Amino acid sequence: MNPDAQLFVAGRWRPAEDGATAPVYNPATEEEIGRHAVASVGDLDEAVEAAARAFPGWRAIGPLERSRLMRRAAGLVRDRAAAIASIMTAEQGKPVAEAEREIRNSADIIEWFAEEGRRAYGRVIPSRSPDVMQTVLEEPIGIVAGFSPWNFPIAQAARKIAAALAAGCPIILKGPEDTPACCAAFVAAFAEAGIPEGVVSLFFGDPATISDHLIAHPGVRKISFTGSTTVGKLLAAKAGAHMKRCTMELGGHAPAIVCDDADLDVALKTLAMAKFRNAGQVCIAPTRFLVQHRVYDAFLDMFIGTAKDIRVGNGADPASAMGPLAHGRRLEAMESLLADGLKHGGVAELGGQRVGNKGHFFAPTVVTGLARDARLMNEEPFGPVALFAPFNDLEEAIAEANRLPYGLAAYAFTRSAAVAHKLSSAIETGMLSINHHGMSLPEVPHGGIKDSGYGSEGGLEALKGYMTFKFVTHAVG
Ligand SMILES: O=CCCCC(=O)O
Repeated sequence: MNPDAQLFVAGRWRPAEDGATAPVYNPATEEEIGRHAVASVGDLDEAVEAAARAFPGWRAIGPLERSRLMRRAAGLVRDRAAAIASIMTAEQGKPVAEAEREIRNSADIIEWFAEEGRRAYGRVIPSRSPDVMQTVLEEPIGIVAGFSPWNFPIAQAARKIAAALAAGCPIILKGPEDTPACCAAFVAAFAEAGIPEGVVSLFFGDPATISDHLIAHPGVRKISFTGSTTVGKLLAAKAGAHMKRCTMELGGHAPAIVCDDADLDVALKTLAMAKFRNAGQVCIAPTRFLVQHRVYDAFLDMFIGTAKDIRVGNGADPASAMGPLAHGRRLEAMESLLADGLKHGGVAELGGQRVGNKGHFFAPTVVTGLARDARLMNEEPFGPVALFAPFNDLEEAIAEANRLPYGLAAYAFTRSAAVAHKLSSAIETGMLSINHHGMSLPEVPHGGIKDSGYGSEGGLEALKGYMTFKFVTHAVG
């Protein structure tokens, strides 16, 4: 059994005010392994009041002290990585080594923002008169409502919490109901590190109730959401109605362009890892594998050869390289997308079905021959499915890469500097990784364009999302 996940409100772990709870399941065994509290609107109001009380002090304490407390929290997270990883694997499914890597990366994220918060300098703008001083002050935006997903239950919470705290903002986080206990264990590190009461709160419950209430709440100034494009658009519309700033990290359908001059071994190693980690439930996972004709058959064979050797099993077993999908809804979605794909010319060269009949396991899958109007070619699969299609010339690959309304991540493999240069400007994406996988580091921007959202969850751009910019012009004469 996992620990039950309570709410963290005003510096205290406690049940929901009305005692409501909901079950949590292990996706590998389908057994109930714990429960999480289900917040009411009254619980949320208490958190907003606590955050409002905490804000002036957290802002005034200054970046150095904030950084010190955050670094202490990062240290606790790192010390507890193994213990928290086993909780994450039990409720999310990913292999325990992958879970532990995510937790260690999250400690790096906290530390990076702790440092970057100390460099939020603002700026001085040279004035037109010697008697006028013009400055831009960077100030914390205020109370943040964060909504973090179940696929990276800690890393995505870390990005929101760390950026908010570094900027001087309190944050009320709605954690993932499918994977609550690991998220609670992560938040506990902030509390134990001495982050003052009310600066961080954690909630679980009915997502629509929580988002409706927090987004409309006059005390909340900023929304940060990671999740599907469909839900992101609803939340952004609500936020727009209340003039709240947003960071929206939404869905993707990443193209991976493999040119005929590419190092195929590098492309294989990089793309197979990126496709099948976390059972493909990754917003930046490569999905449309666009491979130039001359190397198409060879690369397809190589990819199938690697994918078929991936050992699928309970993530708690160290021999498993890929765990189950995180819940039954994803298994149903995969089955329905594959069924539609097969009706639209698709051929499952590998996999294409669930593994076993207990647990939400789905086989590593490679599909060729899909018509452009197959759902798989248009909807984010969020599962271990690689869609292969050949292309003749670069223009054709670019057109296919840009065909969808998504623009989150893209990958390309080529030995030609000219081709790499051309793709850098031609691909409509928030992140492009050429000849390696270089995304998701704390210090680099992480976010999309078009229907994949706006704002960033990484790098300097992320911190700026939690700040306002006040122009002060001062005539001193
Ligand atoms: O699913 C989106 C977040 C990606 C996080 C990562 O790549 O580590």
